[in-house]
Amino acid sequence: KNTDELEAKKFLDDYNSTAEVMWNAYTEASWMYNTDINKANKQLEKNLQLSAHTLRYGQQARQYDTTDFQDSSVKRIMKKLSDIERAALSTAQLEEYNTLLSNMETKYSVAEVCRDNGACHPLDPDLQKIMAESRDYDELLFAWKGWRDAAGKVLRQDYKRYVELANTAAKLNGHSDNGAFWRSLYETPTFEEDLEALWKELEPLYQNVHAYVRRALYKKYGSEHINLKGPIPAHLLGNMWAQTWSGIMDLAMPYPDATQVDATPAMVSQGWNASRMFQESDKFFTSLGLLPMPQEFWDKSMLEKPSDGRQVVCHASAWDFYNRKDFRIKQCTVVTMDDLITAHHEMGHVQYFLQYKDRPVSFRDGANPGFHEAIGDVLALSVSTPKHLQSIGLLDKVENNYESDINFLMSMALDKIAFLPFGYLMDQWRWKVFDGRIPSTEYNKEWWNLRMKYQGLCPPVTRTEEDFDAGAKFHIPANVPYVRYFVSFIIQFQFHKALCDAAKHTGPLHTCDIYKSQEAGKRLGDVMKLGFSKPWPEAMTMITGQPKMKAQPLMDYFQPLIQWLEKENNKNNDVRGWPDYDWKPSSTP
Ligand SMILES: O=C(CCC(O)(O)[C@H](Cc1ccccc1)NC(=O)c1ccccc1)N[C@@H](Cc1ccccc1)C(=O)O
Ligand SMILES: [Zn+2]
Repeated sequence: KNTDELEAKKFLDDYNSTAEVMWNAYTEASWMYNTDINKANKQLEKNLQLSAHTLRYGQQARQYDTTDFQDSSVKRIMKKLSDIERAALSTAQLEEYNTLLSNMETKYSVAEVCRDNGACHPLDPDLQKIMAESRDYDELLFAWKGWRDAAGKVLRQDYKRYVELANTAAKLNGHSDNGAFWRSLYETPTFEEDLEALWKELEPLYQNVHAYVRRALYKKYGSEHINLKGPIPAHLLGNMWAQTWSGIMDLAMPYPDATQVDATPAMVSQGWNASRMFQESDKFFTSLGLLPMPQEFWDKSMLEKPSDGRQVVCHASAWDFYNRKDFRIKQCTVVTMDDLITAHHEMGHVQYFLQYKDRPVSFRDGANPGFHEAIGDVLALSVSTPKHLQSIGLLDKVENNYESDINFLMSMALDKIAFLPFGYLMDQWRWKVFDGRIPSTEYNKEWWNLRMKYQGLCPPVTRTEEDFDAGAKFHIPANVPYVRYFVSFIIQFQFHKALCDAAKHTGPLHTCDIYKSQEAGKRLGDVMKLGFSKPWPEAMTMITGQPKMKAQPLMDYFQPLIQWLEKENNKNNDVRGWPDYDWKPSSTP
């Protein structure tokens, strides 16, 4: 093997300059396709060219023995290049794999649900609006079941074959299966144990929120539809996947006469549009001394669903074109508080791109995937405070009293605490599919076992193995790992606490708004500049002073609500959990 470090450095310079060109071409083709889904834009050949480049350089990288190299960056990049992922597949397998991925993402993105009167509804914005706003049990069921028939069911066969090919590629790269490859990106030998420990710490918080919300839904839909000792029907939580529950905040508001927390009405009445929402977010980032969006971002992003009949992939995403100049967001934005938060989430990805743009291509990634997901959400924790919303004119009356605090914390808990079991179970299911513990004959049974075990949900109507409900969630057909979001929802509170300390915040954590704090911005910016150049515990230590994921900052943030929920659920004599686990909602509409 070649142990010449100087030769290795020259090889990496050559890789880096050619990789920028190849990645740029691939990303441009992918953007064309995502923003105008039609046959002509399949652009699969750009994908094949990129894989040929990855294969060629990956094979060369494997010729080096970097054990005695001095430069740790050279060692780190060589190691990363040696995992060539799908490029390890044969040409025929690779073409099949890329075609499967493209077809699954297309089927999901063009799916729609039609009524008897012929009116058809896409997920964005129609079905998402119904799931958030309708309080009609059967209308919710129409959207919920219709979406799973239109988008999930049709993907089952494609998915089965995708799993086989993904596992083949993973094994060719030395992993036991594709789930093992996905977990390897965290470079943490105890990753699964760490996640389980975090979940066990946070499960009691979730069970308290679950019991309280079940009681609120019982008041609304009655004992015919809700069993106070059972799982909650999955279509009543204000979201198509019951992953965040702030859509039903009106049903769960602890003190209806205290401060409202929803900025949507003000956004609509003041005529906010998508561009204004992203400008607002850009202002927050630059207030911290972070980088503004370049003009090219404003010129080339797709911030609204096109009205010219083009089919697009509406699920939001941020794009790095690997030429250090071109960065975009694609989002089918609607004017709601929820989408203002999503705008910050996506802008967090682009800020990361801007901060690490001068690093070698191999380091233009998050310290771990959870870091990339957390940046925007950290800023959104400050933006969401009633004080900040009032300062940007989106809330008029804001009171500083106990009831208003509890209302605010409830609205945050319905998103952040409700999400934790979903963020955890998504890849529990996929890791088991990839390692064979879940055979394709049990995809749906095991999906609902996990939905019951972690979220305390049940399907509103009987499910069979004809269905493929996991496929009705974007990330499954889109081959996007999900545990990154569970990690993000933990570490974003660690970052928030650290940045609030840097901003010299005093008082309860949930009232902190880091707006305009240069100290907070510097701490965050310095970590983003690292990209993937250092193991993530080093990046974690730079922000928080210690190297581990910790649940305590999240629990500190919600402390007042945790106490309130304990008292409230005890007052209602509500059971925590769902001991009547085999209860079924009446399916007669
Ligand atoms: O999926 C997203 C937001 C989209 C994204 O920004 O995470 C996007 C997903 C994606 C889309 C296409 C291909 C790959 C990934 N991720 C990015 O755009 C991205 C991620 C890492 C680096 C660069 C861009 N959020 C998750 C979880 C979530 C996050 C925050 C609040 C609520 C829910 C969801 O909606 O279920
Ligand atoms: Zn994201």
